[in-house]
Amino acid sequence: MLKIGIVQYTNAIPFLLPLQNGAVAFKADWTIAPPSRLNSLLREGLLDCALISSYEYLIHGKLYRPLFPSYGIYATGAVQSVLFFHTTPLDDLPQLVTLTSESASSSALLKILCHHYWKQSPSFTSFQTLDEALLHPAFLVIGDDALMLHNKTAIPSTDLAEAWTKATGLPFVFALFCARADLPKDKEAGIREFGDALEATIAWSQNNMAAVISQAERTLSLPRVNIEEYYSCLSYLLDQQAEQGLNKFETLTKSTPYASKL
Ligand SMILES: C=C(O[C@@H]1C=C(C(=O)O)C=C[C@H]1O)C(=O)O
Repeated sequence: MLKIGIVQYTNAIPFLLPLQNGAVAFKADWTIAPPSRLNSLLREGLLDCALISSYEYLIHGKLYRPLFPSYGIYATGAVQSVLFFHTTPLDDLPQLVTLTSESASSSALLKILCHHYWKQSPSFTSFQTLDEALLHPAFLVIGDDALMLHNKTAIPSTDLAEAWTKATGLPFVFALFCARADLPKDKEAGIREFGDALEATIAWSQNNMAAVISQAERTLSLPRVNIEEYYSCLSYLLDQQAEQGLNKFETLTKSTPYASKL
């Protein structure tokens, strides 16, 4: 059985729900974890395939092969779950910015925006718990924590996908499903079946959005209307525009101090 990893955030429910409720039949040995953990598990060969950070794919490209057609998570404009909270304006950031340890793509994106667009050069550190982050004047939160904190706090925030689209005119690809490039031949058929299963999960979820939203409501304490709006920001099947966004991310990563190192 293939060992497959996926994130635990609400943004992955359209992939997971149809597999969990039997609408799409596909068996795997699943690991549900934050993106940074999935990145290291796939890099170390402890998984066969995973939804990894686009940043991980760009930096260690030779190790991985994106599934074809490419499924992942991306947004054009606001994503709502990748938020940079800051108590001072973007052109006057504090010397130290603290980052979630769960992310790779969003951390690199923040470094790119600081360097190329906001002309800021803070130092970066990471936090382990949200309580720790809240003690800092500038911090990056992703996933469900970001969605919920936005509703609970008066601290101003910048949506990083929105800032990216404003700056580049392109979508931002946060994550994509990749297999290890060195998978043994006997796992190839399984990877193809998994690609077909992903296509079926996204088709099912598009046709059953009410069920997807109800599932999200069980984990997030947010009004249904906010969850509906959240899913309308996300896309899963990479198109040409998304590929262009990914290429632009690669170019800017290479020309940003510290963005090519976490
Ligand atoms: C849009 C998001 O994308 C996530 C962000 C990732 C990253 O920053 O490396 C990786 C996987 C995605 O699930 C989110 O956090 O909600």
